[in-house]
Amino acid sequence: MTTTYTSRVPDAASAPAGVAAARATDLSKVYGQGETKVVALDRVSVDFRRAEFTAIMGPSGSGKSTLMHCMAGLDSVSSGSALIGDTELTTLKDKKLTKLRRDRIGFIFQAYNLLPTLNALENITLPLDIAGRKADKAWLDRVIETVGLSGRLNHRPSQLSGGQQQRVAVARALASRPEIIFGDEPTGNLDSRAGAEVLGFLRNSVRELGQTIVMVTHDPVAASYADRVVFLADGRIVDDMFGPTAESVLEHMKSLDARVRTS
Ligand SMILES: Nc1ncnc2c1ncn2[C@@H]1O[C@H](COP(=O)(O)OP(=O)(O)OP(=O)(O)O)[C@@H](O)[C@H]1O
Repeated sequence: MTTTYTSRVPDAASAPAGVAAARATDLSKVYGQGETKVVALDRVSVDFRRAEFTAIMGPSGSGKSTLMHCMAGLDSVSSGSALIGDTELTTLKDKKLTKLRRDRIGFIFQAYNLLPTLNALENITLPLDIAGRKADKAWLDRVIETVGLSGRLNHRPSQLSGGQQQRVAVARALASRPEIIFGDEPTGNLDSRAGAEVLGFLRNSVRELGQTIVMVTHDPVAASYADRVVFLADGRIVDDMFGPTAESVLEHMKSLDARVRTS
């Protein structure tokens, strides 16, 4: 069963329950042409609801990263629609797309992408500083507390463990209260204990702060932290699982791999 926490989304307080933070409709992405043509996404339609944690899974090459990149305005689409809130990305010019990514979307990648000369706090507030926005102090304190970094704010990245560095990256993504955070294998570089910690913080940010998160992962354990898992195969959505466990996701992945091998 899925639980929504819409009333706790600060910037979406007036949004009706279950409303989509992002929506793909008949979204297709084709790379190359002729013999090199690859249909990476084949008329994908999916909603990512507010205050929900969604994992995207599927065999290698199934289109997970392409879907994330198209929905986050990092890649163009071939046809169909990609909405963030009610903003259509596919018709936005570069400048507006850059602004939308900066102001409304948070990103967490496998590589933490922290600046080595800045301390943890400076890294967390950097996107806000670049955008010329002031940090909301109460919110920032809550984010820092949620990700458990209060005692590490003056440390530089080199003085932090991998898990702590990724927690800085999580706090950085949360600091501006984006409408949605996209994560691409955010725990791919971490050992299982640090990975579990970061995933726990991501889940807390959904539960306690009302954040919306969409995460691409290969790892059934990581996916089990999500409220919902969307499965892709050959550029299409083939399954949608609510309340996943590591075991149920693993079983599903095995049957998908078998389907892909025999098709
Ligand atoms: N820039 C590109 N040019 C041509 N083909 C591409 C490009 N990017 C991705 N593809 C192809 O599109 C398909 C989907 O790729 P994508 O990276 O989205 O899959 P994925 O599910 O994220 O894979 P993985 O789990 O291996 O990271 C693959 O067949 C891939 O080879």
